[in-house]
Amino acid sequence: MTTRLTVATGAPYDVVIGHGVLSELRGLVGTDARRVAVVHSPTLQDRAEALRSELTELDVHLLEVPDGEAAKNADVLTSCWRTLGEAGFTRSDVVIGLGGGATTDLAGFVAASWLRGVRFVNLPTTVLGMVDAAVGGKTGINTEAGKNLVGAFHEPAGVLCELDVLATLPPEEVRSGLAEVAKCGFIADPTILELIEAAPEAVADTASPLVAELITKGIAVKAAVVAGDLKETGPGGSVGREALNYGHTLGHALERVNSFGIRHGEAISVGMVFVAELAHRSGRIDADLLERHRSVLRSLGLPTTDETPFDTLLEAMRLDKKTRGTQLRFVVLDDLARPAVLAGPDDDLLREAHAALRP
Ligand SMILES: NC(=O)c1ccc[n+]([C@@H]2O[C@H](COP(=O)([O-])OP(=O)(O)OC[C@H]3O[C@@H](n4cnc5c(N)ncnc54)[C@H](O)[C@@H]3O)[C@@H](O)[C@H]2O)c1
Ligand SMILES: O=C(O)C(=O)C[C@@H](O)[C@H](O)[C@H](O)COP(=O)(O)O
Ligand SMILES: [Zn+2]
Repeated sequence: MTTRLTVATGAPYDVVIGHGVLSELRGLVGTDARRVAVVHSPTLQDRAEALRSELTELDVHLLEVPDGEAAKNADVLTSCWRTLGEAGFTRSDVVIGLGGGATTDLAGFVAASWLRGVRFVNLPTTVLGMVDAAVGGKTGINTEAGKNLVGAFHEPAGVLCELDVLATLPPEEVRSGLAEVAKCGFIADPTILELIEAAPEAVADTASPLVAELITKGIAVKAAVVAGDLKETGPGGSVGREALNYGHTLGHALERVNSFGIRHGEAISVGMVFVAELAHRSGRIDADLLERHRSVLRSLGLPTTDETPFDTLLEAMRLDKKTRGTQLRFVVLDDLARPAVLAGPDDDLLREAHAALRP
């Protein structure tokens, strides 16, 4: 079965989820293109080669970039620009991102920055990429100072989630992606949490209809949030797109202090327990909802504890994109599926919430 969800922004596009969906790639590339750059990680080399058969009559350039987070830096970006320049990429040519979220974040930024923006198409190959990174137009790279600090909003022309590719995804990467799915459950769609709670072991089988359903539900949440607030401006004082940053203030700091040696979903899992502690300690959510965070995330095999010295994390959190001036801002819940922003909490409250994460 193929599912098609539309991301209803100013330039609407579809996210197609199913088996055999790459047959739509040629149509998405469009008729004006002569050249296509496939930005891919080394693990996806065979699949990148295989795309040539979908892109006949086009000049296809395979741009292999380092695996995972090592792709999201200025040196790799520069090398991609060099290749596009040498190959003569024009404004009618197309960039394709094939890989996990790190690869599609980089590929999207290559597309956003080349000639001030060319068409791009995302072919995510991880659960996390499908459910989150490939959808919504946030593209970018890391700097020494932190995660995703340089980037642009640049929406794809379409996203094809070929479920067959998940067969080779290691279990720990599946779990990492499910952290973002659980996030969607907490901030917007509790039926996601109910599905996980009913069969936590079954979610390890990426060929199962359950995983397809969870991916689809996660994408539906992301698409709806992004459609309401593409550039994260919080229209009418609403939480808007920042809701998708649930767990990310501490999560990104953990990634940074671990030199990006921790998976994104694992860091976000710990970050969600942290903000649940913050919300509970400031009287917003009850003990049951706090405990539900720990139980859902643990049942997925995700980490919920942390022993990093708090001051190191506090320093790293100051460069979060939600910070305004010196005021840290956290996405919390007022209740299940009711995200809100907690602005400028006391350092003592933050310290106590973090202390509650000790194993
Ligand atoms: N732009 C956004 O809105 C957004 C949203 C969420 C996360 N992100 C970013 O996404 C990144 C995390 O993405 P990720 O979890 O996909 O990590 P990743 O891109 O690092 O991929 C994880 C690992 O899986 C491997 N892999 C990918 N597809 C595979 C497959 N089909 N079979 C076998 N191995 C495969 C990769 O080579 C890599 O080693 C982070 O940089 C995060 O900041 C961005
Ligand atoms: O799409 C969004 O908006 C998100 O916040 C989704 C996050 O899961 C994702 O990790 C995103 O890259 C974080 O964005 P950032 O602006 O905090 O870098
Ligand atoms: Zn994320």
